[in-house]
Amino acid sequence: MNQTLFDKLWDAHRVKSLDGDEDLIAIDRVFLHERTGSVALMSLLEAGRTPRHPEHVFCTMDHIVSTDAGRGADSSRTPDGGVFITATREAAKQAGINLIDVLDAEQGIVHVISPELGIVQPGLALVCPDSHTCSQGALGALAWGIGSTDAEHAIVTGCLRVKKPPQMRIQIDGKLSAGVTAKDLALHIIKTFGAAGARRCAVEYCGEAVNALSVEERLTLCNMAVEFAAFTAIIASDDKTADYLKGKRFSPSEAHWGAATDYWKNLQSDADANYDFVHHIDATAVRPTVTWGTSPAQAAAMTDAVPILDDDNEKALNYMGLSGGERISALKIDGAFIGSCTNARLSDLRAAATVLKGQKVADGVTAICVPGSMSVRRAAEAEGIDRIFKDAGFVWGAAGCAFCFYAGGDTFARGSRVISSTNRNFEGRQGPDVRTHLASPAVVAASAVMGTICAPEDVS
Ligand SMILES: CC(C)[C@H](C(=O)O)[C@@H](O)C(=O)O
Ligand code: SF4
Repeated sequence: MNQTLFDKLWDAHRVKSLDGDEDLIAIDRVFLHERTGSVALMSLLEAGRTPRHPEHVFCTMDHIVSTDAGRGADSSRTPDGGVFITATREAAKQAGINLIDVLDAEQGIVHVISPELGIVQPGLALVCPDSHTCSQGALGALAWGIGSTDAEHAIVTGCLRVKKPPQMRIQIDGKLSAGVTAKDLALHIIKTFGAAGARRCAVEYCGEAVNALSVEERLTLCNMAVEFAAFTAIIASDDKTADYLKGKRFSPSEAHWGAATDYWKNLQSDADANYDFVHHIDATAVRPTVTWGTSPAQAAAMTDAVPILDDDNEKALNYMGLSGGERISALKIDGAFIGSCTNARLSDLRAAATVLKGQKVADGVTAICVPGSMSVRRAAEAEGIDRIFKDAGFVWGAAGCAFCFYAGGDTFARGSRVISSTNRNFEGRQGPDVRTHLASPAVVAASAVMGTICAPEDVS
């Protein structure tokens, strides 16, 4: 009794309480990618160690791979990145783990393909040397980002020493208005609490608006938890989660499905559960939200103005080429990007395609769409979504992290103002001097067409 979902999963995975305030936690799945996971893999092999459960370790190639449609197995966005990709491939094969290689049909961004393949499931403990592993808590799992050394340890021992984080419940009351997305909700929450607002807590999202979100929207919401300093995020699973996972490659088989879903149903916080912090957000107050600064917390409703310049925002406004007081929805853009583990799933591409249908990208705007996985890309193509994007003037890429972060190669031109469906807008995040405004895919699409930041209903 009095237990949160997070407490229950923590207890179920606690092998031992250690001296001090750490616990030894059993890890069910480890996911790696070529940027940081490769470091863990190579170090493990060099030391002559072997994975304890290679069948539960997965490696994808997503961060530095080329996202050009005609890419080869070793093409990279990073100069000389091909060597790294080849070395990761060899290491994964040598370690005998599951490799989802560049040209495999299921390749994609780790946090997109993990749910898509049923690798993350309610109740499992999953770690990955990537900060956005918090996304995967959206399926009711204990999932968090770690460093490469911890990843090596988890692969070899099946356990990790971890200090249990404090817990925060954020209840979203009421319904989101039409045209307001999970991305707007995530930005609204971070703007409300600040970039350090989650205080290293495990954040449980709940309430009417969260129950109403699809699994893909929940992934978007949880994805951004690390952007306000959460240890991770979690959402209790429900029938939507089970329907989403049914029949996926690594989901429980037909024979085990009944037992699995019976177990998942019990994975809920008790009504009288104790949290360290409890907050309520009014869903009806959330509006389409766009960032104006260099932190995801520097956000405002799109119809608002950029704040007046003061000591706190001067550095951010200088970087963003703003003087304060401009209307956000009047800012002229040079680039538009739809991609990343935040917003590049099928529902995101559908939302953007609805706006783009029959429209053209404005003159002078470089518009790029990179689906989150090759499965998303194929599903979009089966619906004709690729044609809508291409006819509008978007580049239609192959899956990967791409322009979400600067990989040292091609990017938007210096000083470009870019509207982006990603999760980070730090200085240089999308390339040297590139100015990123975070927004939902529908807003990115609308802005690409009009050439200024705007809402889908403003597209004429
Ligand atoms: C490269 C990787 C370690 C990094 C992360 O952990 O988040 C990346 O995915 C990012 O989004 O900046
Ligand atoms: S898409 Fe961006 S945020 Fe997500 S894992 Fe890749 S680099 Fe990180």
